[in-house]
Amino acid sequence: MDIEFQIKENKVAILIIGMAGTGKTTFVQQLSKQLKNEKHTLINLDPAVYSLPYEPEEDIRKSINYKELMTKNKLGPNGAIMTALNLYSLQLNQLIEKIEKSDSNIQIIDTPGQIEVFTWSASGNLISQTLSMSMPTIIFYVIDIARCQNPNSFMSNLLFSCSIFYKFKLPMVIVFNKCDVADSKQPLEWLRNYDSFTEALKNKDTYLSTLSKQMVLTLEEFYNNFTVLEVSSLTGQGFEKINEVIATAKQEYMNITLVDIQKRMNDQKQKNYDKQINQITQKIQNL
Ligand SMILES: Nc1nc2c(ncn2[C@@H]2O[C@H](COP(=O)(O)OP(=O)(O)OP(=O)(O)O)[C@@H](O)[C@H]2O)c(=O)[nH]1
Repeated sequence: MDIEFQIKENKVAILIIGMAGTGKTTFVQQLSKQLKNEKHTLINLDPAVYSLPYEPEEDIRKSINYKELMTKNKLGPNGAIMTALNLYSLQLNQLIEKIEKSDSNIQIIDTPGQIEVFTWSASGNLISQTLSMSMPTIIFYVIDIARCQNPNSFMSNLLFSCSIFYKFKLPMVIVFNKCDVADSKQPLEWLRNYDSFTEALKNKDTYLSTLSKQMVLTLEEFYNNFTVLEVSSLTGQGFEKINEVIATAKQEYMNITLVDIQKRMNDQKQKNYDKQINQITQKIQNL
């Protein structure tokens, strides 16, 4: 029998992911401001952040002391963040229960700046999977557009987004942040138009440029399908379409991602069933 999910369709969880200093926290603050008429919950999953410009309703720092973890267990900064996330994963059910009971429709989740600690750890995976089995879950991948003015660094940023997309297998919105200090027109044109990207690399005849050209050709279709939001989290520019963007990503989760999650869960269930049958057969043969 297929596993049935009790997805809370009226809710959505938004994971804010991005490299250090790209503006995730400022984005969360601005998003909260823009969604002031919607019931939403702010959740901080960065155990090492010193101060936040918003008041989170749920905060990993309330239950886990990052500094104490470092000193007591002789851990480095990244090891302590990872351990804190692992410990927090043990309380995930309580968080999900709280969210499910609350009247808040949108959960905005700020993640650590040490991106790989969240994206490549078992706990990051567990957190995103648990959320996505309870309610529509989407990713906002924040990019600092000022760091994308060179085609090669733009490509390396995109490759990172691609790896995150494959890791989490959730609908993803690319956020070009800091549009008040750098123009996003050129990077957006590179993203949508292969010819303009190769044109930008015309005079850069290095190994890296050749690789970038090949990568963009391979990934053209993939990038064309991403929704891009051009914003300034500082000034609030570009947030007019935020509700529409969230609704579209949520719909993608309902139409595509949920089916995929269901299939993966049923395959896993089938594997467990086959394993049990094998174990029973083995026992019978050994009698
Ligand atoms: N000009 C400008 N600055 C911004 C914008 N968004 C964030 N910043 C600045 O960028 C710096 C980093 O912003 P944060 O929001 O702390 O970035 P973060 O990604 O949460 O940082 P970590 O969690 O430490 O990785 C701060 O000085 C912000 O004021 C923006 O849209 N425009």
